Amino acid sequence: MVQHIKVPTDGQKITVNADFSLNVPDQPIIPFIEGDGTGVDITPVMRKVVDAAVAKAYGGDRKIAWMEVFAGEKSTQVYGPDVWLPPETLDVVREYVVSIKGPLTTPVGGGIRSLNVALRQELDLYVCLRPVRYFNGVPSPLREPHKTDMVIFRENSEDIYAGIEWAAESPEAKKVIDFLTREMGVRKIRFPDTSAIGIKPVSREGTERLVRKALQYAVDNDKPSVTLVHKGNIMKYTEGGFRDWGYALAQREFGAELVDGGPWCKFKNPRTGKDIVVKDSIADAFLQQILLRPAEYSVIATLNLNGDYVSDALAAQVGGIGIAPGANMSDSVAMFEATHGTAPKYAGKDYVNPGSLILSAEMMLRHMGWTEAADLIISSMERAIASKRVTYDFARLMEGATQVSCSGFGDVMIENM
Ligand SMILES: NC(=O)C1=CN([C@@H]2O[C@H](COP(=O)(O)OP(=O)(O)OC[C@H]3O[C@@H](n4cnc5c(N)ncnc54)[C@H](OP(=O)(O)O)[C@@H]3O)[C@@H](O)[C@H]2O)C=CC1
Ligand SMILES: O=C(O)CCC(=O)C(=O)O
Ligand SMILES: [Mg+2]
Repeated sequence: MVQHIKVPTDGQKITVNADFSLNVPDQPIIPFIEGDGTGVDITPVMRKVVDAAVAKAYGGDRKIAWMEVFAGEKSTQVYGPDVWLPPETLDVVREYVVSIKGPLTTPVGGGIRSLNVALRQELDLYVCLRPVRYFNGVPSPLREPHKTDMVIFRENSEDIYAGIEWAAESPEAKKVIDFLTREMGVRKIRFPDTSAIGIKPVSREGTERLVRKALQYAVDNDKPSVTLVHKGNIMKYTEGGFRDWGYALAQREFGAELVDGGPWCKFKNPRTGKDIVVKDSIADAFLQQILLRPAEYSVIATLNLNGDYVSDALAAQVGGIGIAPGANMSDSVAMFEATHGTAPKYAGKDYVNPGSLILSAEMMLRHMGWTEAADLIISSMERAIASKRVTYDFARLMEGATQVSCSGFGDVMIENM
């Protein structure tokens, strides 16, 4: 029984088989969260573009039955002032298997913890998948932006995002600091009386399931390398563990062999016979290398915080966060979402680029096996950009562009289907 969610009567559930493949009916019910801030602008445009692509691709034989579910500010309006993430939203997203969400606001410092992180953790959506590719004509700060073609596998369930931290001078922080100094022999907390304390859990199991997905993706998509990005020189057991467990998994499960004594290793892609190199890079060096030598990187596997930084940085290289898509996935449940946030200064102005959420929906259609509709979204995005009728973020950097609104860009895409 659902309280405030209206289940469409003209749709059916997507179900999952034992091997995690999907059974997708012709009218699947897809839960969506509108999102805070610019969610109110981009989510309706995404739905309109997706509906148009599906109608065009399947001539009315297939149709999405959208089902609104609530989180964030809208949830507090529907369920009551303190209900930011109602249990029925989690239940429905789990039960209906494939969903999509707009961005949700997280206050800095105090206030509620991130609802985005809560959704990932509650549903154990341990892979944050963020492909980064260049669309011809998009203004970029790089001379050769087409050389940036990477797919980020960001660990989504642990690291400092676990939210284990205590405010400076709180009884809890004092207790932890006392324990560390008295029982663990820690002498290196520079200002123990005024330190806030955070804990960063990184596990072998969490690392292995993420790295396994990244390696399998490289096999399935004929990619030349997987790079483990970490800061293991400083955080030896957490980020260093990520690197070591990742290499060990590549050797144990994919038959990788050491290159020149290691730690790099490589294995033959069983589908193509080509080499897949498994390498690693320390995160700070990696951030300069992706600018200077992006062509050397393909699939990236990294921890939660590094993945957050790297995904915005790579998005900027190919023209900005306005067209950076993503997905949060477990083995069975997938929730698609843009990489960017709620951009509150633009909220409700029909102004921002809806491209990130539309391309997240494109990933969703492909995940459902609706490749014809997904292909239409990509080709219409390419044509819309080539026509130079684009939102402010591209228009301000593109010569001869005509600026259109958020909904206007959706309409340009639909005209180009
Ligand atoms: N998954 C999620 O739901 C996420 C939520 N957040 C949350 O969003 C809130 C705001 O975060 P903030 O750090 O400002 O980051 P945002 O990603 O919301 O915005 C940063 C800048 O990115 C650009 N931008 C964002 N969205 C678009 C778009 N659709 N089209 C074009 N440009 C865009 C704008 O640049 P310019 O000013 O140059 O125009 C904007 O000022 C925070 O509460 C944060 O926690 C953040 C990231 C992800
Ligand atoms: O949860 C948030 O508010 C921010 C999340 C974020 O930046 C991301 O997932 O990329
Ligand atoms: Mg981020």
